[in-house]
Amino acid sequence: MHTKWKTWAHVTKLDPDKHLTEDEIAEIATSGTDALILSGTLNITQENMSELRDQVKEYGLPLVVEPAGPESVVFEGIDLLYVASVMNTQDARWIVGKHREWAMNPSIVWDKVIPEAYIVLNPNSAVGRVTGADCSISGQEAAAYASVADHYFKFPIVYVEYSGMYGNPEIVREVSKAIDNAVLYYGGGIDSGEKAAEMTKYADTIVVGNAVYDKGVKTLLETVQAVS
Ligand SMILES: CC(C)=CCC/C(C)=C/CC/C(C)=C/CC/C(C)=C/COP(=O)(O)OP(=O)(O)O
Ligand SMILES: O=P(O)(O)OC[C@@H](O)CO
Ligand SMILES: [Mg+2]
Repeated sequence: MHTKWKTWAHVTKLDPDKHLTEDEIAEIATSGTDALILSGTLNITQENMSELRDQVKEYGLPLVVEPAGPESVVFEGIDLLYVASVMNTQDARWIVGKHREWAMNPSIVWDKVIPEAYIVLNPNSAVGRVTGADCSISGQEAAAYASVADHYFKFPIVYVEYSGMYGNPEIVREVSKAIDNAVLYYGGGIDSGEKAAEMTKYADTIVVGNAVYDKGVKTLLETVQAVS
């Protein structure tokens, strides 16, 4: 199946470390979101990633796994594997080190792999702490990272990540202006139609995660309506 990921305007990020009931899964899968991304940073294993995949696969939505490390990579029953490299960290493990470890074994289905250039901007997020991201960079520096990711490394996705807090739309706008070819993702604190409508002005694809768990599917529906 040729997954048209470049056309997605709204995706929902589900955390294998968190629980959803069958009914919630059904409502999320039929909300109008374009795809489900199975992803998290803490306590993610092949087991809980596969369990979540089994819960959602019957709804026929495109399924993406976004692993936090080689240990949580799952290809079975998945359309695409989004693999991050964090641009604004000094710790090379999160740019290419983990990736080299992963490539030591030959089981990678490379034509399912879509690389993401992550720019992490929330210091209080698990991903910010785990990767040692420098979240104090200016909008101009974030835009410069985005330009290098797009024009030099040719990443297909640039991802502005505020996971757990609502970000600065000005910075997302500056980043969008620095990109010509990559698809721009924004994720972080989208928990209303207004926030979704604001970020969808600058990002090609918006990501809703925590709000699904904290505020429920009604809020998710609001964010879907805001981008359609
Ligand atoms: C080499 C391979 C296969 C994987 C490594 C890929 C890398 C470098 C990952 C870095 C960390 C990262 C960007 C993980 C993606 C998943 C993500 C951002 C989850 C959300 O993070 P949290 O901060 O935990 O959000 P919650 O607190 O809401 O769960
Ligand atoms: O959980 P939220 O804050 O919606 O962020 C979504 C996604 O960017 C997390 O990786
Ligand atoms: Mg998490």
